[in-house]
Amino acid sequence: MIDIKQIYKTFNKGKPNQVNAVNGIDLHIETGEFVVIIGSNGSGKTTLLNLVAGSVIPTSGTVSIDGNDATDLADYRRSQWIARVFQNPLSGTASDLSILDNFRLAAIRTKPKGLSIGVNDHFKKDVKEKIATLGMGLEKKIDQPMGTLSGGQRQALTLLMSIMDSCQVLLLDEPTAALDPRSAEIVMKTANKLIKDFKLTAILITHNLKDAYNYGTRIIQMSEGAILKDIDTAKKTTLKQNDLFDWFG
Ligand SMILES: Nc1ncnc2c1ncn2[C@@H]1O[C@H](COP(=O)(O)OP(=O)(O)OP(=O)(O)O)[C@@H](O)[C@H]1O
Repeated sequence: MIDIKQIYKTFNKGKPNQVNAVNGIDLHIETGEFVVIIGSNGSGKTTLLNLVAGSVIPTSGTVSIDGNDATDLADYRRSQWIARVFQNPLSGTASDLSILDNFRLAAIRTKPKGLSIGVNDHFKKDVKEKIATLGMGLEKKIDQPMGTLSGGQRQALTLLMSIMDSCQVLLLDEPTAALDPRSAEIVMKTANKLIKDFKLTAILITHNLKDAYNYGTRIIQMSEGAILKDIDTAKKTTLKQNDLFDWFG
């Protein structure tokens, strides 16, 4: 569960280039909700996600995650609850390491320093089984360096790795923007399945209105740092795909 109260973020405050990126947003997201955020360039979507992740600290307002006040917690302290997938498939994985070693690192992401997980047969089997659920045949390549895979393959694995170490919140910042349509579909379907299977609270930022229509339980449209529209599950069922295009008309 994510609870955001009266959050503001102003960059370069008091300077000629001041930007009010997020302007007094109140947002409550229940556990298991999958919120899709759309909006024009510069409307504050990524800043809002950064405020949840802790990579940006608010000018004022509060963020709490599962009842814990996270407002002043640095991003690495929030990683016990939050996993994040970015647009660039290269950012979530280590190219030179094998798929298996990447999963090993992911499994200890939030564990105390110095802890390591040996690549025993049980761990290997578990990783193979998880990867097989993608239906991409990558479970046969777990000793191959991550750098030899395509962007779509890496992004699908990044998603799986992001939830290896128990997390409750998944933040997806345009995860398919750099992918071809087929890879993008695999990544979106994988995300959707993981969010459902693990009852994750999820936020997806996308410019793909088809994805915004097809995925998620709620759609939010942002404009000028504020929430312009908030369409819940009930309202979403009556929404037509063209309505979304009309919002940008
Ligand atoms: N670190 C920063 N310093 C100064 N200004 C920033 C910073 N980060 C974002 N901004 C500004 O805040 C505003 C909102 O940016 P943000 O990236 O949140 O928008 P967005 O809706 O995610 O846009 P896009 O769809 O283009 O990714 C923009 O005017 C942007 O230039």
